[in-house]
Formats: sequence, structure tokens, C-alpha cells
Amino acid sequence: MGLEIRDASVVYPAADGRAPVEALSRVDLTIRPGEFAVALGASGCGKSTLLNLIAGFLAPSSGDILLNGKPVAGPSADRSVVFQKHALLPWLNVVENVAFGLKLQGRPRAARQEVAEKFIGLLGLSGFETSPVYSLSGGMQQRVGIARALTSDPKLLLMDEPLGALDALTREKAQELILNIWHETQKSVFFITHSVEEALFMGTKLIVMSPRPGRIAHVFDLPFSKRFCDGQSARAIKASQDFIALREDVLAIIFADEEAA
Ligand SMILES: Nc1ncnc2c1ncn2[C@@H]1O[C@H](COP(=O)(O)OP(=O)(O)OP(=O)(O)O)[C@@H](O)[C@H]1O
Repeated sequence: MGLEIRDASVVYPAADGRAPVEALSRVDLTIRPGEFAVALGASGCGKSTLLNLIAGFLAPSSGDILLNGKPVAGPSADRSVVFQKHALLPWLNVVENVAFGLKLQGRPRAARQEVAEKFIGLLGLSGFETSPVYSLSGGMQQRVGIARALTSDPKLLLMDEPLGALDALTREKAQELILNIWHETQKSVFFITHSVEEALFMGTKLIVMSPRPGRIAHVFDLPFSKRFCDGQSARAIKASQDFIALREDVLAIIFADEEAA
């Protein structure tokens, strides 16, 4: 059943003498179990607002957000969020950061340790358990943030430009790592990016959004992440004819939307 958004709109009220902002207008979206949905679009088209709705940080002005048929009434452990700025606790080490949510839930120390070790291994951070997080590279810190998000075993992983601050090479490696984890854990994902290439490579569903008012303008099914999980190399996929053709089509759509706005 997964996540279902029905005719959802968000209006931020007028403030400081400015007019109200229609950040999202009449959005319909379904994210099925195991689906990797990627939202792409110009700045201000409502991507983060959509993520905040799904996370339960924000209620829609109208419409419905349903998870497995039940209305989303606020944040919950079944939806974990990874932000661009990883929001780690700098005075704690890697394992303490990864286990932090479990500690808040009151899980016993041994159980916390076991779950944290599992995800530290999955994210390729073994050997760094006791390192203070400030001593790690940006890419490693982001992996700590992803490991922490996975510890609550969320049904849906929400990622707001998680790789935006990484250098190009680290970013490509992180894309592959996230796809491998997605494939292994079969989670549903909602992922925001500004990179067309990243969106096409990672998603099974591409949501192209337009601004003023923010809305879903186009939805595409994507085959490329499945090819990666079936063993094709990321470079070969990104250099393939159909990938390049779709990348150009999507860029043309985004530029046309920009000019029309
Ligand atoms: N709390 C708020 N109060 C008023 N307006 C807001 C608020 N948050 C966002 N907005 C406005 O709503 C619109 C959508 O913002 P949102 O952050 O969702 O877009 P975005 O696509 O995520 O942008 P970006 O890519 O720059 O992060 C923008 O016009 C923004 O200025």
C-alpha cells in the first residue's frame, strides 16, 4: 500500500507584510513499498515542503497524507529523515551517534550496540566505531547520518539532498552505496536532489516539480537503478544512450518550466 498523497496543498500564511505562499498545489503521489521516488525541480518548487508533509513535520492545508492507509498525524519512527547537513552530535563518537535514536527510544545498551554495529558495517564504517564524528570526512559523516536513520527500521526513508555537500567522486560512491542498501533492505525512499543525473540514476520513479505554485509537473518510471542492482556498472549506465536521451528530455522540461515561470 505504501504512501499515498491525495490532492494535498500547502499554503504558508502571510508573514512580514508578504503575501501567502502556495508552496504545494493539489499534489497526488503514490510511493509503493520498495519504490525509490526522486523529486527534482528548480529551487522553490516545494520539494522540501513535500518531504516535510511526508515526514509529518507539517500538516497539509487541504488533502490527505496516508501511510499504509492511515493518516500521517506527525513524525514517527516508521519514517526517518536524512538531511544534507547531517545533524550529528559532535561530542559523540560514531557508534553513539548511530545508536542515538535507539537510546531515546529506551532500548537496552546491548541491543543498541548490536543494531548500531549492523548498520555501521552496512555503511562501510567498521573500524571507526569509537572515532569522534568531527574527525571524519564529509562523506563518512553523511554515512553515519544514513546509518542512524536506518536503525529505527523505517518503512520509508526520506532524504533531503543528502549528497549535495559532497565532492563529485564521493557523491558517486555514495549514490552506489545508497542503492545497494536500498536493494538489500527493500525500503521505500523519497529522495530530493538538484542533480538530473543523480535523479535518473537512483530513482525508480522521477517526480519533476514546477514552482509558483509548487506542483508535480511530470512523473517518469525509471529503469536505471534496477540495472545497477542487477550488476551493470554505474559508469556504463550513465553513459548509455537511453540515459543520456532521458537526461536531455528532463533538462529540456526543467528549462522550459523555468522560462514559463
Ligand atoms: N516556513 C515557510 N514560510 C513561508 N514560506 C515558505 C516556508 N517554507 C518554504 N516557503 C516557501 O515555499 C516555497 C517552497 O519552498 P520549499 O523549500 O519547499 O522548496 P524547495 O523546492 O525545497 O526549494 P530548494 O530547492 O531551494 O530547497 C518557496 O517559495 C519558499 O520560499
